[in-house]
Amino acid sequence: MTSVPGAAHAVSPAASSLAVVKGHGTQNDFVLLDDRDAVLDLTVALVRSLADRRAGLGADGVIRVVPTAAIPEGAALLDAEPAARWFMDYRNGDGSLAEMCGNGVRVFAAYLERLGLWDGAGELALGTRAGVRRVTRVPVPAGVADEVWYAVDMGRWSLPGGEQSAQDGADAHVTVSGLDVARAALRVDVGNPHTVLALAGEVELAAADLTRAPVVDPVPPLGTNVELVVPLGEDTGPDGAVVGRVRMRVHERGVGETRSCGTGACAAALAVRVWAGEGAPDVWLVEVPGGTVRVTARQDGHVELAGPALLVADAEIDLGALTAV
Ligand SMILES: N[C@@H](CCC[C@H](N)C(=O)O)C(=O)O
Repeated sequence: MTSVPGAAHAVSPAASSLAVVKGHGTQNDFVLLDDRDAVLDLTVALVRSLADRRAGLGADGVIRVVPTAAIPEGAALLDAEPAARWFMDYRNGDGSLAEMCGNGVRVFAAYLERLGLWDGAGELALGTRAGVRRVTRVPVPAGVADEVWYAVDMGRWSLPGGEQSAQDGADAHVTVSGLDVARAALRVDVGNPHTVLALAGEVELAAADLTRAPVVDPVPPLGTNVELVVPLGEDTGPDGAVVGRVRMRVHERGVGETRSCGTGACAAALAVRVWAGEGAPDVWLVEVPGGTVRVTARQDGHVELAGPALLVADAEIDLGALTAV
């Protein structure tokens, strides 16, 4: 083990070891790689080996810091936002690419701070496959034990099923192991694909067997993350504002069940808000097995995600000992 803040970019094609950092956001965990020189060949096999919880370090996903200018999508991103100097190259644990990761983007911001690539002040603009995202540090809500929270402008959200799906409240069916019959569900796009279904209560939520992938009909061409939600009603905060509450479990595309999913929390809150109809709150606290995040449906059509990010370890991976999965 080594602890070398700011000097972890020791990755070269010929290196026999790889300096990594482990982090998480509400227990959605990631292996972080500093590839500021854009020299690392991040293969599917390497991602799977790093993410392997027995033979590797273990994580839901792998996140690589790379200059936006060094990747194929980079020119368009930099045209849209010249300040988006760094790109979050996100891979699911099975090695597949994902457009976005809401918990990951906060952990990415914390990692850039650690590396001295962002000073934590003002706004951080960064590139993702879903477009530019903007991160700011925000105060930790009262009563929450976390040390640092970040808010992320997650961009415009949409319902792939359009206005009709908003009216019907559904445009898909999902069969979840342990819950016998197919349930109506709503597809939500927050840069990556989600399908959200409401359950009757906590007993059903606990009964769902997410060791198997839920079966979604129609089959999403690019796959989907699936969120099971139980609306918990509304609270009135000290400032008089109404806040909705939702409990959620998630089966992530390319991973399996995880203890949190930031984009999934956005999709869950937005779906419950659609179901609640006119007058529903704009701000939602989403409780996941790994903690709580806050989702805000903004008036400009963007969704904002806020929550914690923690870096918990520095490690030196022996590439020779890593078993390709
Ligand atoms: N855990 C992430 C989402 C990661 C990508 C997802 N599995 C996908 O394939 O779309 C989050 O916090 O948003």
